[in-house]
Amino acid sequence: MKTAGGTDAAKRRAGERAAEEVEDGDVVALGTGSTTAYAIEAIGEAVGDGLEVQGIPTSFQSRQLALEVGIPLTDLDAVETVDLAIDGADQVVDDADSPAHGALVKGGGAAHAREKLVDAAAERFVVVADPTKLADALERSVPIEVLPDAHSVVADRLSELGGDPTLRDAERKDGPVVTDNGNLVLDCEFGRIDNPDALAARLSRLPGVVEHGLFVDLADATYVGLEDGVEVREY
Ligand SMILES: O=C(CO)[C@H](O)[C@H](O)COP(=O)(O)O
Repeated sequence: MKTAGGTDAAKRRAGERAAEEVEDGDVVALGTGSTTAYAIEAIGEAVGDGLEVQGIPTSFQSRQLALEVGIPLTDLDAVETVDLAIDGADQVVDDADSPAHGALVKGGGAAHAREKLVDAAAERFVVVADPTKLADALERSVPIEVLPDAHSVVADRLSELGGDPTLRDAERKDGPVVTDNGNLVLDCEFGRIDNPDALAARLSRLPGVVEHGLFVDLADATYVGLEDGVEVREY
């Protein structure tokens, strides 16, 4: 399994704790990444023990894993309610005094467009993270999914906004990463983002941007996995 920093034990604790929230009959959004994978595996085990749930995957990766562990799948347009979303993050604002408390950068796995759609639709959105993801403010580069034809125009607009965009390269393929939606990803450095809400609004207004990885006012809680337990932040 691909991991993106943090210890596996901490990620496992966070994922397994979040999976305990799933109740019989729930529709659950299944996020993407190495931490959420532990939640998906735990939900799969519970399904094996008789729990009845339906999962909505947010990526090819989470769909494959859900199928592997036996979680019945459905689609966003086939359900009336999404009860719970469980998803990882690349960075989480952990300063309770900050107006951005609980804001996230997501998209390390380039799945943030579907993740935002499904996480935002859920009655409750729980982030699963290890302590390396916590920060006083968002400073990670922001993944921005763009239509292929738009990448150079959007890159110019991002530079005008003070950003430093880089087209994300694929690791075992020549050329760029292509998302599950057939688009490209610009990773844009903005330095310290003190007002993610304002930046999110500006990014959303750029023609050619499909979705960006700033998740503001969406998470209801973060479960922080530690070596020996889980800390819960409710927002
Ligand atoms: O946003 C994501 C994918 O688009 C992931 O949730 C995020 O990158 C965290 O991944 P991990 O749990 O492997 O650190």
